[in-house]
Amino acid sequence: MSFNIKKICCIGAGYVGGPTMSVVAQQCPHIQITIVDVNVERIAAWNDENLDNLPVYEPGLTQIVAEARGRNLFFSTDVDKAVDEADMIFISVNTPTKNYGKGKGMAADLKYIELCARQIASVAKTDKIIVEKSTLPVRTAAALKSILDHTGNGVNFHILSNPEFLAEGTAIQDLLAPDRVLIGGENQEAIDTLVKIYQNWVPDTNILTTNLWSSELSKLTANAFLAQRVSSINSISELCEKTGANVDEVSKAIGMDTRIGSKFLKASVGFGGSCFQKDILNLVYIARSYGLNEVADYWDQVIIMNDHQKQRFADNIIQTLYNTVSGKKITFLGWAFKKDTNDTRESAAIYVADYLLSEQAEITIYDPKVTAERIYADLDYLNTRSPEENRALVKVVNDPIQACQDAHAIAVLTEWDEFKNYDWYTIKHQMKRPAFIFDGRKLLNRKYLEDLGFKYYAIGE
Ligand SMILES: NC(=O)c1ccc[n+]([C@@H]2O[C@H](COP(=O)([O-])OP(=O)(O)OC[C@H]3O[C@@H](n4cnc5c(N)ncnc54)[C@H](O)[C@@H]3O)[C@@H](O)[C@H]2O)c1
Ligand SMILES: O=c1ccn([C@@H]2O[C@H](COP(=O)(O)OP(=O)(O)O[C@H]3O[C@H](CO)[C@@H](O)[C@H](O)[C@H]3O)[C@@H](O)[C@H]2O)c(=O)[nH]1
Repeated sequence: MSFNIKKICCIGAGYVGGPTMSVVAQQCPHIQITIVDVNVERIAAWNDENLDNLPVYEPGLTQIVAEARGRNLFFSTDVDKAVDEADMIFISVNTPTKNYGKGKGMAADLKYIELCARQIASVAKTDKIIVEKSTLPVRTAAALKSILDHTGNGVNFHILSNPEFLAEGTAIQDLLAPDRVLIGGENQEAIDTLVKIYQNWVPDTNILTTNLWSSELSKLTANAFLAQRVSSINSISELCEKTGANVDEVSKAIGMDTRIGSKFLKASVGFGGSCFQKDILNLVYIARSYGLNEVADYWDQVIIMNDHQKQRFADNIIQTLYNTVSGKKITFLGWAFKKDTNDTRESAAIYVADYLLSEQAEITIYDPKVTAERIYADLDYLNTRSPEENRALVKVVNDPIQACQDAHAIAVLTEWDEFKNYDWYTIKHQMKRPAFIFDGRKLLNRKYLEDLGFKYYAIGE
């Protein structure tokens, strides 16, 4: 038995709500989907006739939006109307790390989630299934239920947890062919209803149902395990640099053991993105709040290692450039936290830039998808120096070759494919000598660059 779903509303038109619901709309033409957001500019961008202006850059997204938008996919700022009309509501709002009060710097800030619950409760006149799509601390569904049941108009709400596992840059392929779809809930009819929606394109064997709390906790746990692998290999990268081992060779050697597996073993300048750090901090906070200090300390180390990796990348640049970068031009190739996304949240580049700027470096940045406005906002947000100082020390340019002109060093911060194919001969000849490259992604070809005369340094070699 399942409920009949004709209309879905998704609250939150961000990196998750936008792509996820676009794919649901594409795969389920019989369901009308409205994605709502309080951010007027964001909704206008989702509705922009020019698909190059969508607020989220993801390979394959524009085609899907082009197919479904105006047919059964709508973007709107009228939250009340969409909530009122919907049979099922996905909550896909942001759950950032709290930056005030109890749990500051650790706990997830649930104020946006609570606002959604209160808004749904005040508007709803018919029974609804509420789906937690945002990443939430375990047991949030209990709080949601309490708010909905005590402030509602006597309507029935069924709460499901359906965490999203897409990775940015590959969101569309992850959504079209997910390793698994996880649905946690208490009411079987509600669970079956959501299962039926996914069955439109996901094989039954990839749809997993659990109780609410396992589903909520699995999301935080999955991210903690993935990030832990990155920190683990990054810790080994430092040891490689001291011993003559090569971290790529070590990764390959251990990854061929099927018990370990080869994915998420790429050493880097440190993981970024809006999820890993936030979700581990939250896991650590939850563990501590239950008095589980050993558990908390264990996962905390993943973050400590990641911070260390970013710091030592910057330190290595300073040391190699004869212990000073003051007044020296350093070119950053890449600012996004990984390739194929315009998202910069928690990007390692931000922190590396900040360390170098504190040493009075002058940084020029090129990223194929990130705007100058975004880059300055990321630096200003740290509050290390004034916005005027950031603009005086940092230049953002649209041409990579020009970016590298007269630079003392180039630092590769994001693994954009295009960086591999640049005219490195020309770049070398327009740089200061010796011409240094610090490859934080192990993207470029050492032999080729050394033959051109570059001094090439890569993580873990
Ligand atoms: N970014 C990812 O790759 C990813 C992947 C899986 C899960 N998640 C989780 O999904 C959630 C959303 O992440 P995101 O990256 O899409 O965030 P985001 O900041 O890109 O988008 C969230 C949107 O929600 C809107 N919003 C907030 N409160 C609202 C309200 N009361 N009414 C209407 N709109 C409101 C904001 O204006 C914003 O546009 C988070 O919990 C995150 O942890 C993110
Ligand atoms: O071997 C690796 C793999 C990743 N990274 C870095 O780790 C960060 C995160 O990468 P990735 O996990 O690919 O992207 P996200 O979009 O952050 O996706 C993660 O976070 C999402 C939000 O919760 C989850 O849904 C996804 O399953 C989970 O992979 C990036 O900075 C990567 O450069 C490495 O340094 N080495």
